[in-house]
Amino acid sequence: MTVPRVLAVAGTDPTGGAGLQADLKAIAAHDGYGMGVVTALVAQNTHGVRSVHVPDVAFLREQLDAVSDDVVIDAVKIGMLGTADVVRTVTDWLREHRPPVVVVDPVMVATSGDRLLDEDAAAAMGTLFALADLVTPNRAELAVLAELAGAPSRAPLSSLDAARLVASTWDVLVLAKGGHDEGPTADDVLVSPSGSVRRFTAPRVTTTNTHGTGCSLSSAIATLAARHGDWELAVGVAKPWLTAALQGADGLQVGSGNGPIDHGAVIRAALPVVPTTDVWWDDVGSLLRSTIECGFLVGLRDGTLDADVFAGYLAQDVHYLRAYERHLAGLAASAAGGRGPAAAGTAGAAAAGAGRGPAAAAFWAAASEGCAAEARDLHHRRLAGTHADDPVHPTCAEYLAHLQRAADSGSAAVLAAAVLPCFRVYARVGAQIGTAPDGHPFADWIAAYGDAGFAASSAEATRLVEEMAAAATPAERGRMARAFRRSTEWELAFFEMPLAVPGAGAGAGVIAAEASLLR
Ligand SMILES: Nc1ncnc2c1ncn2[C@@H]1O[C@H](COP(=O)(O)OP(=O)(O)OP(=O)(O)O)[C@@H](O)[C@H]1O
Ligand SMILES: Cc1ncc(CO)c(N)n1
Repeated sequence: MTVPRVLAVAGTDPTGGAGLQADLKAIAAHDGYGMGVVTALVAQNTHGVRSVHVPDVAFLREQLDAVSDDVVIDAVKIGMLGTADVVRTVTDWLREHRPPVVVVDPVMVATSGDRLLDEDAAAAMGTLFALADLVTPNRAELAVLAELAGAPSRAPLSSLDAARLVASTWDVLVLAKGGHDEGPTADDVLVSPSGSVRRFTAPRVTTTNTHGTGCSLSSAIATLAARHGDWELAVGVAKPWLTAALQGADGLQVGSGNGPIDHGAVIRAALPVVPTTDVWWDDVGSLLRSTIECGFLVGLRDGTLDADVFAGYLAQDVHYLRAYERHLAGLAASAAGGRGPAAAGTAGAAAAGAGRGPAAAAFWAAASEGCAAEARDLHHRRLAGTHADDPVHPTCAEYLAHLQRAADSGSAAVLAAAVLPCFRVYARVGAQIGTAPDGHPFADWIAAYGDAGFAASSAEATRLVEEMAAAATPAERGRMARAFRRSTEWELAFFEMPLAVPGAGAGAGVIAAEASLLR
């Protein structure tokens, strides 16, 4: 089944709730390929229409031809037409290029009450209806169309009779919409030219945010009719989708008048929630591969690494862990509500209390103590004096300077994101190396990082950072993302450092990128 190619011929709404913009969203929401030809440029928002500019109809025809000369159109939805000239231009084009599905939403008045169709244009609509499969008037539009079809204006017909008259006059299906009726349900009635009726009912949603319901419904129906080849199915599927979009409308914060419906409500509910920290982790995928494949870790895993090179690495790691331990203690203090990086500012993640509290504080404190123990036990035992007095290598110094900048940023969330790669990269490397066989020269180091407890710590640190990211402002979340990425780059540079040719400048790329970190 191919994706239906659906053309909307409509006016615009720069606030995206109605008109062509809504049409394209409704088409996309039903897995159609949306196209758009503009009949009128409308300066409008959720409060109403300010002005309408109708471009020359010759240009409208050029737009229509540009599409039909090139693209097979499976369905067309026609919305706001504005003037009689526009109605005639679209009708002429449609006569030559009629796609299998034609839906006309006879837009006459906006939700706000503003007129969107000239009086004489309404009179020209009949010829267009004769080329349509389905017309979707609301109550007021139905009354105008019934009059156009010859109904006496003195004694108005019932909606059903009006719909029957319109349907038989132009040999077209009529969906008489009941959005403006009252009562607990919002019912739309599908009437055929022969007078048969099917009612589509939905609970009435209590909301003033109904901008664009008509446009969206007709575009959804056009797309679904192109896919399923059946009008009852198309309306039957579109109607609950529209109800869900209305139910989501109050959750959108677009404008202060009659706001738009939420075209994405149904799709969003079906989308998996991707944790922010997973997005960051995927982003550093190639860095992780380079890390796992770097000569130092390959030698460590297969046991061929020079023991002195390893001792040199551990000497740097002791320098690193001493500072890292302090930063973890800082996070513990800030999570407990004391003086820490977050105490400096009250905005974003810190203010929301995410990633804080006694449990978070206890976690960071335990991690800090674990670091101190690590530095003492494993490293001191291994160093055995040979590299005990090694000065801090520039790569180590730069990584630590990066962590210090994160600590000085005033945001505990940024610092937490900056320390996270040390957990995650090591846990990943530990899992990748697996268990060392008996007698492996680096078995103790491998056991420490492959340990299930360390993996659990990494998961808990990730969970806390995720909480902080969720509560952060977008700007702060961006600083967290950059802090995380830079630290992951420094992790790679740190593993490359022991085998790097002196002066080759391991981590130079990271240093260059560093400048953008806390912007
Ligand atoms: N409050 C509501 N709750 C549920 N459904 C509604 C509500 N308001 C409108 N609808 C539905 O929305 C669709 C559009 O109907 P409506 O009669 O409002 O058309 P319209 O006036 O052309 O729309 P627009 O406001 O975009 O001009 C119909 O399916 C209608 O039943
Ligand atoms: C362009 C356009 N079409 C239709 C409507 C009806 O809501 C609107 N407000 N604007």
